[in-house]
Amino acid sequence: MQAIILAGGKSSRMGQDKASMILGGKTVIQHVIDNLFFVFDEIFISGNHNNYPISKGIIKDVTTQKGPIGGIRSALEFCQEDIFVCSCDMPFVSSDLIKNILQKKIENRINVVRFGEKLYPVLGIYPFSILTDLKKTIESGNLRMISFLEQQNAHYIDLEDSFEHQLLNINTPENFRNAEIIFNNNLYK
Ligand SMILES: Nc1nc2c(ncn2[C@@H]2O[C@H](COP(=O)(O)OP(=O)(O)OP(=O)(O)O)[C@@H](O)[C@H]2O)c(=O)[nH]1
Repeated sequence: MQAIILAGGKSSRMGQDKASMILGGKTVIQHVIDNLFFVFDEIFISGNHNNYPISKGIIKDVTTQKGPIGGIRSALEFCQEDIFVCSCDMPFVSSDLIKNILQKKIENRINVVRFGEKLYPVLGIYPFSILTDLKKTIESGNLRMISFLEQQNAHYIDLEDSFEHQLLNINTPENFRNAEIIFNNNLYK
């Protein structure tokens, strides 16, 4: 399985590139890279920006402007195997959380995190076997991750309450201020 960081988004809610914002002395995406390297030997970044902090292993989108679902499609096509996906805006996802997902996964199903009622479509495992369906869905114009998860009968991995802070997505300036509080008070550990 290959590890993919989805990082081709527009950051429109943040108003600036959220992956490059500095949190605790390093960029948000660098936190994600460092955390994934605890578990995976190799990491790829999916997206079309030109400021990623790695020079190799960048997977350009096959079709741009399709959102996260387009990034996942491009990564599956490139890797030709199952992928572990994490969003570039989740700096607190720990190796324990990743291992939890890997341990609870069901083979040949999409496995994504659920916390309470909330789904995290950009944190989990996407098997190579879904690629044909994924392409058809994108071609049909339905880019909603949640409807694709339903269509594919995805397996939802429920996490313990202790992981709550690790699931913070930094989408807005307010999310970023929360992230600083979580970081400065070590609440993510
Ligand atoms: N490769 C790739 N990744 C994407 C694309 N759109 C979004 N992503 C990534 O998918 C994850 C979830 O994206 P969102 O937070 O929903 O969207 P966003 O565009 O980053 O942010 P907003 O513009 O505020 O909605 C983030 O890690 C994004 O970088 C895309 O077109 N291609």
